[in-house]
Amino acid sequence: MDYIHINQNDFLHRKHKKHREEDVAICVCKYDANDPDSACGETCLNVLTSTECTPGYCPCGVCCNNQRFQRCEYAKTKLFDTGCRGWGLLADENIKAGRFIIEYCGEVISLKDAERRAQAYETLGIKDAYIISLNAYESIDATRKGSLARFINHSCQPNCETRKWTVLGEIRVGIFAKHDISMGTELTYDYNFEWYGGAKVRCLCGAACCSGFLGAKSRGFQEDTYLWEDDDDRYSVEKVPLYDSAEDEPLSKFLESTDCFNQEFVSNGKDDYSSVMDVDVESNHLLHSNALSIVPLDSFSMNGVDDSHEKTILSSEDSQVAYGQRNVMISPIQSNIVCQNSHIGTVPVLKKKLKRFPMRSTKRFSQKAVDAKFVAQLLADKEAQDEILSCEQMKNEAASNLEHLYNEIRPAIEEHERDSQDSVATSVAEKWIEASCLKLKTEFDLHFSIIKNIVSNPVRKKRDIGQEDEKRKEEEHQKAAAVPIEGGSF
Ligand SMILES: C[S@@+](CC[C@H](N)C(=O)[O-])C[C@H]1O[C@@H](n2cnc3c(N)ncnc32)[C@H](O)[C@@H]1O
Repeated sequence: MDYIHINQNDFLHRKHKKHREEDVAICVCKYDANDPDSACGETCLNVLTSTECTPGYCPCGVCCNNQRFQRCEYAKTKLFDTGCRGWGLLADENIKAGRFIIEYCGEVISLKDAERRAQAYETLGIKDAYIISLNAYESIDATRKGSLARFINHSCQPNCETRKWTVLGEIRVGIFAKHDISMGTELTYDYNFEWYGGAKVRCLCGAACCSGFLGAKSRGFQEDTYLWEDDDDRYSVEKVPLYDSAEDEPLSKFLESTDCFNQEFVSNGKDDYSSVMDVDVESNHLLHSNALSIVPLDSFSMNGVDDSHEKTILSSEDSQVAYGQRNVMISPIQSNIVCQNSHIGTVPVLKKKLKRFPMRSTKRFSQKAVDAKFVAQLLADKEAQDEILSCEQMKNEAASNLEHLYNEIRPAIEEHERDSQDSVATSVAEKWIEASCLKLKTEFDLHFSIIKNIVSNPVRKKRDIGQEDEKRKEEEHQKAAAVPIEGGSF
């Protein structure tokens, strides 16, 4: 897909913030000609707070080393064809750890628009996702306009990272080297915390610690992910045991007669997350990453790119020439290369035949609710019943505790997100993490207890339960009728 090359963010839903004089951060560095690092190096107050110096205000004047975003002081990079992951960006020089490599530029849009756009792109069949998070309210979309940073692929073991800097009053996202990177190496960063792609995309980074899917941990649209179903390896999951329906789940087969896993979780406005069992298991660990061999970069010749795709190789030098001539059109760029499969080894894991959807239709992952009370009823053993019910109670308590905590810390979170670019105070985050972990643990305990007890105890038939219930009601009725009314004398 064509895109417009830019080296500065384009603000769509608002104007660039006015950088008022009283807001300019002025450092106390003194330039010493014998020590180049004295001009806003590591110890500069602005550098320490990830803020760029403002031209005209910095005591080091033109010698200031802390205006890298503003001056587009990018490392040399080159576009290349990764084969299976589309285009990628590689280092075209040796890059030292910590170095600013390139700014992630694009259109700055509101969170709502990001959501709308992500869905629209998906509908249009645009599978490469370029939206990243800027702050709590805004995102950067590099789909239609962007810098070369839009071509940096994800890796679960990346050599780069994103960092947010304040430049002339605005937050900007830069890609920085995590460690020394040698020339010719592909640049990658971990999308997990920035990922706003709607589609569920299988990760082909090949790292031993691969989490299986892009953005598996991102906060963005994670609860609303979709799976592309076509012949592209990134979007098919045949080698991953992913259970996406009640019939697929081995446990549900066992419980087929009971119906207890066959209820779709339906939000009734007052979402009872406490009863949600997410069957979209992060079973990705079963994806044997060593079976995926990514085409080694050193065997890739830049000149040997398959010409049939008529792709343009654009180096960062080209893009720096383009700096000053903003909005240069790069065409034609074909970012979606059909994967050949040839480098993908076979993975000896449970194979599940997925239903194929015509026209790249998308399929929503559903969340299944587990009715713990109903499951408990199915068990003949009273102890097993009690265990499940007590686990459910603990899970409900943990969920409501988390909800209360959220209400308590919401002002702190919102306040912090308004004023700062990063996360909330550690103490708040710690409380939140602790409560979240407890909720997850209690959910796990409940599901574990259900599985354990169902596997090790006799299960009553639904019909029998009905009959027993009837019998019990009848007995209770008779008992009640037999009890003499207190004080009554006829
Ligand atoms: C920001 S773009 C990166 C550039 C992209 N490769 C291209 O050709 O334009 C993100 C998209 O690249 C692909 N991608 C990036 N990293 C990947 C990975 N580790 N495994 C599979 N696909 C990846 C996915 O399609 C993703 O939506």
